[in-house]
Amino acid sequence: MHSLSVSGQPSLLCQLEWKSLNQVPDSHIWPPDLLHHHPTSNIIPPSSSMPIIDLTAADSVLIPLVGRACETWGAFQITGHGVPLRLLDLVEAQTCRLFSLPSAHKLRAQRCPSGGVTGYGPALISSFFSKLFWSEGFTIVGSAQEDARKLWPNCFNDFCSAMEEYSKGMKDLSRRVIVLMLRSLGLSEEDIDEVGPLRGHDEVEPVLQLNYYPPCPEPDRTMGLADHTDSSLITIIHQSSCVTGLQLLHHDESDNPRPQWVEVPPILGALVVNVGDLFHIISNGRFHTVIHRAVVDRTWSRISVAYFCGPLAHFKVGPIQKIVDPNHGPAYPGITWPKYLSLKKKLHNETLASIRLPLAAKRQDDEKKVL
Ligand SMILES: C=C1C[C@]23C[C@@]1(O)CC[C@H]2[C@@]12CCC[C@@](C)(C(=O)O1)[C@H]2[C@@H]3C(=O)O
Ligand SMILES: O=C(O)CCC(=O)C(=O)O
Ligand SMILES: [Fe+2]
Repeated sequence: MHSLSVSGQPSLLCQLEWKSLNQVPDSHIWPPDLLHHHPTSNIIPPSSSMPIIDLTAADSVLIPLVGRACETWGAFQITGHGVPLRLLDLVEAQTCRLFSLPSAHKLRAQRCPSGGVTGYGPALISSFFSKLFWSEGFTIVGSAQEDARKLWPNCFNDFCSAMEEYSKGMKDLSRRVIVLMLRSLGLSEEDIDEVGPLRGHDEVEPVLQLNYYPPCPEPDRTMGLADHTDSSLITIIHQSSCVTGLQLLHHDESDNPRPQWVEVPPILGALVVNVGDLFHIISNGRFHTVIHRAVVDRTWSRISVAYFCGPLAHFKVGPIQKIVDPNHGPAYPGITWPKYLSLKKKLHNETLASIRLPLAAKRQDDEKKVL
């Protein structure tokens, strides 16, 4: 069923017709050591399920809640966010419409194999794995027009206008959430205008990742989207309301020393916020960039739409000086989003560690040794 590409990876050109399969092909069977790369059981201690924050509360209530969620979970769900259910349904319906197209149509908008980002294809991180994901993706950077035209030459407008309206809603919402996060780090409104990562935010090209996870006859032997952190400042995810799939790796501070995978329960109308690598950097390591993955279901397909909020391309993101402890110094250097993404393409989950700076105290010791 699969041909092999030059890299030895099964080629996407032979896209799976998921429905025709009653068994998972070898190309999609993940060896247990990769599947269980972190301890797996989905035990969710009721005392520590991920925070759900209602954004209709006053900022004075929200700021500590958001800060605590970012420090302990690196993720939270938001309700009362003001994005109408109608828009969430619309974007989900258009995403469904895209992935329901015959494979040959979808492949007309295939992501350019030589390093392209936009278009149809497996999630970019799939290149780090020898096995394929049980999913399909579609990445939109900026406008979806060019690719949508390839999919529906005569009727691409509905898709584009839904994605545009959704991106606009997400841009406003991400600004609100990021301000709450920065306030929780002790920054004032004025500090945020001066040093915050949102300067020029209106000009930032929106990045949307549409994900489709078909039903799978052997869900325990395959992977929808393998564990990763997002590179963004934050990611806002809308997931289908009836099917679970998104899981976070959570380190429960209190009793359990081992991290556990925790399901993110779909809540009608709620959105999931993930802290991304760049916010971890800004917060000098205080906010947790959350490792997450998507598993698949035997009976139900699932859709998710992720909005990646990042800074302007030329803007260097580094630990905010005001919150850096002078005794320890910054934990990371300043870096632009494009530079970070290019490192991430090479190093995947090792990217943050690769740029982490030694502690200032240790640096001084080392310098003394050299002298
Ligand atoms: C802005 C981006 C974040 C992303 C890489 C990208 O250039 C466009 C796609 C994004 C995505 C979506 C699925 C998961 C992810 C890890 C991937 O493979 O592609 C993220 C990337 C990321 O956050 O690093
Ligand atoms: O499908 C999901 O819920 C997760 C999607 C995701 O992590 C991503 O697109 O980066
Ligand atoms: Fe993600």
